Amino acid sequence: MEAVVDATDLEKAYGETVALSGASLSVGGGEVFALIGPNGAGKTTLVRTLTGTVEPDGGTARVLGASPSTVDRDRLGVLPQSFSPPDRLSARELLAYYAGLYDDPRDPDDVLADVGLVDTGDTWYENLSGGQQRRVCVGSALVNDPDLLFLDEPTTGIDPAGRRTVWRLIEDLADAGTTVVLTTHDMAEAERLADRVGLLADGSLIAQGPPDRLVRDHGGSSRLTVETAADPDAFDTLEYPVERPGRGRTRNPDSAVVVRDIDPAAIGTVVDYLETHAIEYTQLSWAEPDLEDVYLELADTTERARTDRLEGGGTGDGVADESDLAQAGETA
Ligand SMILES: Nc1ncnc2c1ncn2[C@@H]1O[C@H](COP(=O)(O)OP(=O)(O)OP(=O)(O)O)[C@@H](O)[C@H]1O
Repeated sequence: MEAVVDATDLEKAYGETVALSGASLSVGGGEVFALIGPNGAGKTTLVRTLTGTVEPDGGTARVLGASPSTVDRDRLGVLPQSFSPPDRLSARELLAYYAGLYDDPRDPDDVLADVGLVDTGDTWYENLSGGQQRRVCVGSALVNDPDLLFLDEPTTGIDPAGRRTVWRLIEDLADAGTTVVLTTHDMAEAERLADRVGLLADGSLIAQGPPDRLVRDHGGSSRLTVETAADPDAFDTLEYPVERPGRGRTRNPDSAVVVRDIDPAAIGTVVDYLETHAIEYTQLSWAEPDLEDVYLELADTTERARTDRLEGGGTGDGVADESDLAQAGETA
């Protein structure tokens, strides 16, 4: 079966700024694919390249079997990152306006219900809250009942309850066979919604795969965070790997010692150790690795490799190098 989105070695530069550098991805029918990556990594440029609003300098892209600039617009829904519809239309009028652009649109009231805005349908767009406005914008991408939906940061500015409404909506769309490509900075959103996640850094996808596989391959081990002001040397004889305050993974706090690779059932042994050694602590928390660990690890590796390249430094002493990146990309 042909992929719904198929991009190979996309390149795009804005003057000296390289936005895409060999970006490749393939998304199958009915799949939800989440693009994550630091600010400026190229996510929006990639979405715009795939939706025909940016012409790449190199590489190839096919979307719904056509080039992005000639794809059948009735089959495509796009929510841009920045979207400013006319202010002096009500939410319902706005959706009706966009629905009018298509041959066989959905009923705007059904779309209002989908995005949880039935009660505010008659409110002018400019009088809606920021999160409500974003939900209307999400609705505007749905009026043509698209087969393929691009959502560039769909839930930015939406409150937790509204975010869940949008998540359920995306899940329902995917269940009904819609292919969804979204970008997000919300790792919980990516982990919950995505069949596969692609991590974009410096314009290329350095890792992609199902969230659980990325976590297994790149997330590291579980961590028991011990909030303490005690001398970290006091942990020297603990039988688990220990990271000093602020060391190890980017996520480790400055005010805590982190005990690695410990089964929840064994936490009692650490508590006993703390008591036996009279180590005072204010809080203990245990967590399994998640997508945020993957993100921080791989984005950090890329950043360190780039700094190293810019400074013309060599490898060694733990500084990330090309082989680290190659390793990071093994799941790509
Ligand atoms: N129209 C443009 N003109 C000049 N530079 C641009 C343009 N669009 C994007 N860029 C640059 O290209 C790079 C990638 O930008 P892009 O918006 O694709 O990143 P992003 O991953 O979507 O970032 P964010 O997470 O902040 O939305 C950035 O350095 C940005 O400044």
